[in-house]
Amino acid sequence: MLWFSGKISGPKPAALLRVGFQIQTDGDCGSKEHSAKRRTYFTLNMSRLPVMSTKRVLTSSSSENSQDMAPVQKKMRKDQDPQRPQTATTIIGDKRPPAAARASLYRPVRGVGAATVAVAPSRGVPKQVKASSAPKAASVKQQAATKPAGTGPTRRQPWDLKGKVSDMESKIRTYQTKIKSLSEENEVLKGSLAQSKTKAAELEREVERQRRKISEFEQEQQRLSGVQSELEKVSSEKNVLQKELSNLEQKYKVIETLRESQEMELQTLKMKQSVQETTMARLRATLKETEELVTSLKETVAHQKDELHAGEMERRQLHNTIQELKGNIRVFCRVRPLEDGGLTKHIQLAPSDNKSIILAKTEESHTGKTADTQKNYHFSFDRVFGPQASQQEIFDEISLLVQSALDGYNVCCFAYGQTGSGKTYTMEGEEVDDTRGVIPRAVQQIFRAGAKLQSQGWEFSFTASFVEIYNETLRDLLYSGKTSKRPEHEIRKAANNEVTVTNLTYEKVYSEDQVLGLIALAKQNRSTAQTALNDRSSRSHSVFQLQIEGVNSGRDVKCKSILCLVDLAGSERMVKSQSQGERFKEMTSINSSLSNLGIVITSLANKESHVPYRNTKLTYLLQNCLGGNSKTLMFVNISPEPDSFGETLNSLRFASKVNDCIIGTASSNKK
Ligand SMILES: Nc1ncnc2c1ncn2[C@@H]1O[C@H](COP(=O)(O)OP(=O)(O)OP(=O)(O)O)[C@@H](O)[C@H]1O
Repeated sequence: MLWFSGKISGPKPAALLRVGFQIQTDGDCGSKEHSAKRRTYFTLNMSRLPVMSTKRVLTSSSSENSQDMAPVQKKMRKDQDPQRPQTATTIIGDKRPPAAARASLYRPVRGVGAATVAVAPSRGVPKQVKASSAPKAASVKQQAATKPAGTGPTRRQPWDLKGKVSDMESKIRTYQTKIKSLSEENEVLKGSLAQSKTKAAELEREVERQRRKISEFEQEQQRLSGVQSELEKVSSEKNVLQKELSNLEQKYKVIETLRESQEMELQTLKMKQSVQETTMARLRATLKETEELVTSLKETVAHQKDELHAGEMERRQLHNTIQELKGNIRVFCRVRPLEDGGLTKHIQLAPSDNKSIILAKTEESHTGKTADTQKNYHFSFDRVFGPQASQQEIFDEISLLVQSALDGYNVCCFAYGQTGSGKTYTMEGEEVDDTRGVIPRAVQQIFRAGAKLQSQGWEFSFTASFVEIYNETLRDLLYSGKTSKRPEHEIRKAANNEVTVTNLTYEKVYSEDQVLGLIALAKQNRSTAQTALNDRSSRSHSVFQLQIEGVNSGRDVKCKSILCLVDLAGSERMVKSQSQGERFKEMTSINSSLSNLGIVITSLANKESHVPYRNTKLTYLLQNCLGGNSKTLMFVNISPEPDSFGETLNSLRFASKVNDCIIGTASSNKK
């Protein structure tokens, strides 16, 4: 079988048109491999043909192809079968040719048949090519069909082999011509294909370049998108910054306004400063003058201080002289008022004289025939205070002695008298201001006077102690520890003649209130010791001592003294009280101490070589306050009741005895 296969590829310029003949045996039709082997394009070996033997149609000249032509010739001879002289034209294509073309196609080609021309798509040709190849194939066939049309169909006689050969040759020539034109066309197409390939390569490169560009663009786009987000961020930051800037601008405006106002203020201040500088200069001049004045005043003050000190010393001396003239031991008598405020008959006070007292006793006639006789007892003291005398009046007389204590003299003030005669009232008094006694008033005066003397360079320190003597036993009234651990005390006399009590509380005091606190504590200690059956405070002596030390460092002067304020136990006689047992012991002790006090005072007055201070705890403790270096004041308190007449008389006698004593001239403890 002889095949003509052609391929006309699509509308592109690079489309490939393949035209070829395929000679295939029937048995090999199904084998692709064999078909490939046998397929030959433009390989008709014309050497075997008598006409075309010298004419080379196509480049193919392989011996294999020559050999392959043999069966074709054989077949062609077989086809000369007279029984089948038909001419077959088969057109294979996607479309049937138009009717006119079909008519020409069905027309016999020069009346020569037994050849099959097939236009079929070559294997591997894309489908779309078929449509475009159809018109070309149709035109080829048309050519083939139109050529013999002029001659008309000529049926050869079976025996007209020559004619048949001639037809065949003619046919071959036609084909050769066609092949040639197709070959040329193919060459053109090849060129076009090469161009198209070049162009395709270029396009591919272009595409590659474009791809790279796209990739670059994409990268650029990514970068730009990053840039855009950055830009958005920057934009939002810019907005924030703009807002901040706007705020800052507003603030700046405010600050600017403030600055302007401050500048104005500064200007004002500068003006003020200038004025002040002028004032300052004037003041400096004044200051200089003042300093000069101060210097001269200081000199004056120093001079006046010297004079003041000299005056103070002189005052002390004069004061002491007066006190000495008044007597270093003085006795004041104080009459307690009756509870109902009335007047008692047996105590008579001269209205013009405040130093004498008359104790009158009316004795009834035993026979009743004679008139009652009255016996008067006259007593004179340094001062006699009637029942109306106030606490302040009492203290006014004592305050001179208190001043002596600050001047460096030992001062002792004690209250003597029977129980209930007003000793405690006189010494301690009550808490209300008007009724305050000697002790709180003396403390007040000492602290105030000490403070005043500071301006003259005096520095004072005070030490307080409060002791009770009961049945010749000492008891610390400032003790604040446990009762069970209350210590025992002994009186000691140091080498410098200072008398101290062992284990006694000596409290440094810095204010009047602190001393008042200690007096309150002492009162509490005394009240806890006594019972309902035993009013111990009446039967014990309480001794408050304030040690005073003064230093005038500028003048190198020191002074040291003791202010001693004593509330003595009741002085009632043993017989009257009819005391027994413990009470007897108490009374013996009291009487002993009081009589010894009288003995000591008398000894001092008589300037005896031996003064029996150590006879009792009381006189031993008061040794320094009663000696030649002291000023002593005794209150004799008397009760106004008629039934106390005897005790009153005794008290006045004792006081009178003391009053008659003249203790040696006191000397100040100055160093
Ligand atoms: N001058 C006075 N004016 C008013 N009342 C006074 C006066 N003197 C004493 N009294 C009162 O008399 C009473 C007895 O006085 P006070 O206790 O002072 O006597 P005393 O001698 O201390 O007795 P004792 O020895 O028992 O302590 C008290 O209630 C007191 O207030």
